[in-house]
This record gives sequence, structure tokens and C-alpha cells, in this order.
Amino acid sequence: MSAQILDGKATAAAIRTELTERVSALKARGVTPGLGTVLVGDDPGSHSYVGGKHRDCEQVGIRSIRRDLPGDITQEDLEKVIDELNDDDETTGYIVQLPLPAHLDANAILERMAPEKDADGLHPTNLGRLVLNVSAPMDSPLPCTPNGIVELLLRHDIHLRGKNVLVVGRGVTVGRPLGLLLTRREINATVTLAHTGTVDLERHLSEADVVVAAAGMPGMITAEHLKPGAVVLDVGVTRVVDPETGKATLRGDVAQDAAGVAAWLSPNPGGVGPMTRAMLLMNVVEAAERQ
Ligand SMILES: Nc1nc2c(c(=O)[nH]1)N[C@@H](CN(C=O)c1ccc(C(=O)N[C@@H](CCC(=O)O)C(=O)O)cc1)CN2
Repeated sequence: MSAQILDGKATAAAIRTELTERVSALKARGVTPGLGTVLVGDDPGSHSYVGGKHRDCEQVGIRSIRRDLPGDITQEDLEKVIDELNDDDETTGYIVQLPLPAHLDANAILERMAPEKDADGLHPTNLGRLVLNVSAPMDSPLPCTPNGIVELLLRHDIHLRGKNVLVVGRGVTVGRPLGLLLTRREINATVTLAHTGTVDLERHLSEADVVVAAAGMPGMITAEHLKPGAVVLDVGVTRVVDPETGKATLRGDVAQDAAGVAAWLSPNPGGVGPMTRAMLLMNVVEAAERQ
């Protein structure tokens, strides 16, 4: 058996085509959506992700607003940039690329953003709406990676009602909000959120119908851990540098042999990453449509 591919690259391309039409309709009404990005420092991964976000914007007709800031910026100066974007009429929504350098208080920055301009769905108000179940998709933004995972599954006709889903990793951008999203009534999955303190992870893995690996531990989930026929989403990304050549490669949390046991597998790269970017565009378009 070889797993069928949850093709995030192709699915994201289809979503971008749909969004291009919605952007054209907005422009016909005199509204041009704009995405702002705030990038602090020179982390190569963050630079590459932000560059990708602006390329996507260009493709679908969204205006790009970019603030690239030095790695030693103070909290006060970063807050000034946030205030400017909150007040900027051309910026429909914006993101602060994470992680921020350690000397900055990321939670305070997220909290300072205007919730209606939070294109990542990570402002406490928007996460709170997710908890309170008041955010139908059109009312407030959903976090991009969790929403991208749900969209990727639905567009491959995979439904989670009654399924046991194991999410490995409790990070703020993926694991925690994903657990909240999947337990909503319209999705109705039963979710276990595993983390570094979980006892007997192997038993949880062997019982899961769906595994979402977002731990950032390269190759930690192998074929022998999985229930035959499981749906596996590989979200974690680790930049591994070869000590001899100095060349960096990206590695996911799921080992290659998982394809021999799983029914469906999202590749990494080419799975959830492109969906994260597509959901960001979707949040900006929806924010513009709400205005
Ligand atoms: N403010 C945010 N910061 C971060 C988020 C986020 O959603 N909001 N998530 C990640 C990084 N990220 C987006 O910012 C992201 C990561 C990966 C991809 C992606 O498309 N990856 C490609 C491979 C890319 C490559 O080859 O370099 C793939 O999976 O195919 C998109 C977005 C942390 N920070």
C-alpha cells in the first residue's frame, strides 16, 4: 500500500485562483485588499516565508505592505510600527512573522494589533472567539495553519466526524487552535493533544485515525507507530544543516516509511505549508469583504 497524497501545493493553487476572482470583485467595488507583514531580524526561514507571502499577494492582486525591521529593534519602536499599521487605510490585514527575537514580548505585540486587522487569527480576541465558538468563518479570522489543515482534508473529501485525531504539539500557531477547531460541532472530531509531557505517545499514535504531527522533531513518527489506513498530516519543519557541506534541508516530523502504512499523507514540503499561505490570503480577502 502507498498512501494517497494530500496535495497542498495544488489545493493552494486552486484556492488562489478562486481568491483572484474575489479580489477582482472587490476592486470593482473600489476596494483593494492589502496585506502587511512585519519581519524582525534576518532569520533566513522567516525571510523566505515572508517573501512567499508577498509573491502570493502579487499573484492574486492583493496589495503588499512590507515592514522589514532590524533584529535589535526595541519593544517600544516595534509597537510604533504596529500602531502605524493599525491606522493605515491601505492595510486591510497584517501579520507579525513569528518567532520574534527573544528580547521582544510577542504576546504584547499580538495584543496591540487591531483584532479586525489580524490576518493570522492569533490576536487574543480572535483566539477567544475560536474558544467561544462565535467565529463563523466570515465573522473573524481563523489561524492559518489549522484552517489550512481542515480545508486540505475537506477538499480531498476527508471528513473527521467521529474520528480520533491525535495532534502532536501544543504550539500557539498550530496545535492548540487546531484542537479547538476540530472539536467544533460542524467538524466533530475527538481530539487528543499530545506534547512533551504525554505518557505513552506510542499508544496514542497506534489508536489514532488521524495524526497531525506538529512537534518540530524530524522523522519522529514512523510507519511502525501508525494505525494502518491512518490519515497523516506532516506539519513540523526543522532546518537541518549538513555539518560536512553546510547545506540546509527542511525535514518534517514524519518519516518516509509512513507512506507504506497511511491511507493519506500530506507531503512536507508541498502539504500544509502552502495551505497556510493560502489561508492567509483568504483571511485578508474576507476582512476586505467584511469592510
Ligand atoms: N505570523 C506567523 N508566523 C509563523 C507562521 C504563521 O502562520 N504566522 N507559521 C510558520 C511559518 N510560515 C508562515 O509564516 C510558513 C511556513 C512554511 C510555509 C511553506 O509554504 N512551506 C513550504 C516549503 C518552503 C520552503 O521550501 O522553504 C512547504 O511546506 O511546501 C509557509 C508558511 C511559523 N511562523
